[in-house]
Amino acid sequence: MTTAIQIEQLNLFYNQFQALKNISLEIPQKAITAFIGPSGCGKSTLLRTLNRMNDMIPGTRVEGAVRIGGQDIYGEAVEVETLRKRVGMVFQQPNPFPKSIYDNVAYGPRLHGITSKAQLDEIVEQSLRQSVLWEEVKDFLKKSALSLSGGQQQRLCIARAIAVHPDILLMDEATAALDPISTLKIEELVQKLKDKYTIVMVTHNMHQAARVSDKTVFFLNGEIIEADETSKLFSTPQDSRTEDYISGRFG
Ligand SMILES: Nc1ncnc2c1ncn2[C@@H]1O[C@H](COP(=O)(O)OP(=O)(O)OP(=O)(O)O)[C@@H](O)[C@H]1O
Repeated sequence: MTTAIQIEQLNLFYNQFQALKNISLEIPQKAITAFIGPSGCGKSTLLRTLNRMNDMIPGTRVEGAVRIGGQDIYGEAVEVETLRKRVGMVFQQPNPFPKSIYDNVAYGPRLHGITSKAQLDEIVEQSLRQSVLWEEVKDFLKKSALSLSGGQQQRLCIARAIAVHPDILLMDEATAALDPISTLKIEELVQKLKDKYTIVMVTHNMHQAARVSDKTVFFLNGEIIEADETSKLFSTPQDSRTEDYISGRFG
């Protein structure tokens, strides 16, 4: 498998507190990688380092490298705007803008200079089709995004993220606020999206990681304890701490 993201000896500090310790990891291209581990182990922090969302948190310091397409995203030449176009993100709480469904999806493309209505129409339709929302919303694209259900709003946020054609999609507990049926829909959608995108997801739910992902990374106290193909990690964990966690003994 080709590597999409190469993380090398990454340390991350929030002021004096070290939240990530010597993280080295390869994230495969066009596959789903899940980060699991108990609360506070650093999953979301690592996810945020992949598109430099941590830059927005004062007092954060990063050492080491995160290479995407061979380039260290913490290098001086990197423009964070361009990076975030390549590495999109979906959050735990669906967060559509208080705008129409259409304008939510067209937002990113417009920001990047696309003004042609025909082109925007095409992008909006394609993005909504890919996020399996088109059939539900095609007749009222001008309606407020806030009128959609939570699960629909989350699929809209996925459409908004993919409308700028990213290579990588980060999902931080993207189903944690949803009911079981909406969760299942998002899980099916994510499985489809991996044909086109590299997906990295943080999940509290290890059953979800086992169901959906190709590679699983288990964290504890800011360290990677084990990273392997999902089927291997869940069937024959190499570390007793992984075994304890996946068998529900803690976390
Ligand atoms: N902005 C911040 N400032 C200071 N410490 C932080 C900040 N964000 C996270 N931390 C700390 O860093 C550690 C890792 O947090 P992080 O949110 O990455 O863990 P997590 O595994 O994603 O947890 P959860 O599953 O509860 O979301 C925790 O000890 C947390 O308290």
